[in-house]
Amino acid sequence: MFKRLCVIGVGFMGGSFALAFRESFPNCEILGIDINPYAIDKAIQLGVIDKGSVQMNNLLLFKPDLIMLATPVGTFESIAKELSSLDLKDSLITDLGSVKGRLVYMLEEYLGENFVGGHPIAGTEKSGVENSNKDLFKGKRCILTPTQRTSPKALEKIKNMWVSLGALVEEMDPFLHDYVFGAVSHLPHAVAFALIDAIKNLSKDSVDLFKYPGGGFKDFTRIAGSDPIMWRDIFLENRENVLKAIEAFEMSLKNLKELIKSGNLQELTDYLLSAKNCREKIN
Ligand SMILES: NC(=O)C1=CN([C@@H]2O[C@H](COP(=O)(O)OP(=O)(O)OC[C@H]3O[C@@H](n4cnc5c(N)ncnc54)[C@H](O)[C@@H]3O)[C@@H](O)[C@H]2O)C=CC1
Ligand SMILES: O=C(O)C(=O)Cc1ccc(O)cc1
Repeated sequence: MFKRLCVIGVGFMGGSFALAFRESFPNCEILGIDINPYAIDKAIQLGVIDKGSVQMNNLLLFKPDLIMLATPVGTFESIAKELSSLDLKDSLITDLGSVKGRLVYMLEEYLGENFVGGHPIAGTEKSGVENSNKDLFKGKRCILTPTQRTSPKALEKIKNMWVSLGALVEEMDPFLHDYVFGAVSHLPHAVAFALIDAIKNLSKDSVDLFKYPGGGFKDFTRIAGSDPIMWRDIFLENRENVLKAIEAFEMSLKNLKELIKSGNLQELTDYLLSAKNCREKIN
């Protein structure tokens, strides 16, 4: 049973986690740490956290039994360094960052066997604590990425914690995680950002194409409204997988372009039908 939770990064995900956690562990006290004092004030106002600080070393007095790292992945290394200088041997430490791989091994190097990597596959294009949602993780996958070094006891506790928040827990190798989500999450975000860029470039002085969005355009580009800092960090941290996925996408787009150019009815229909059949298998 957890008594004291510390969330580092009181934004959309950190806030959603704090709300969900409080529902499952109603007697726990929650400390929020964030570089942005406005995020802390807002989180206290909304009842997401009990108290907050912009100082990492306030963790020491608080003595959390669980620390959740919920900042953009580009900040993980400097935060891990800071945490490693504090005596946190009685705290379990986990994260919810969108990239694992190298980051998990780096975090273990600083934080030891009580660190367990995690990634809930739940979210939206929204950011900021004001968009937090206590039901975000219910019925959603949460990938845990233990290594040989991870304490089995720590893993068990983190697993049970996510289950009690309503998540469906699955374990995966940290590097396999980055291949998988480089394809099914990071590539679609890259394509959505690029599609908006292309439509911007296709707009002319005489016509603003963004005035005429259809439902499909809106569905497809919702995720291009996501936070640029978060996605900059994800693309750079998972660079190799994201670049390979973009190349695979370029090839598929080139094939489609050739079929449209040649006007081959059968081949074009087969290409579209094959994609439609794949899409229909996703639930
Ligand atoms: N937004 C989403 O749908 C999902 C995001 N994630 C991951 O969750 C993490 C957080 O994302 P969001 O909550 O959406 O972002 P957000 O922008 O809503 O919140 C991030 C918070 O971290 C704070 N922060 C930034 N640098 C910091 C530092 N050095 N020390 C302390 N606080 C710092 C910011 O002030 C902000 O309040 C990212 O690692 C992201 O990859 C994972 C799954 C889904
Ligand atoms: O908005 C959406 O549909 C998302 O896909 C949100 C999301 C963003 C990043 C993640 O690591 C996981 C989920």
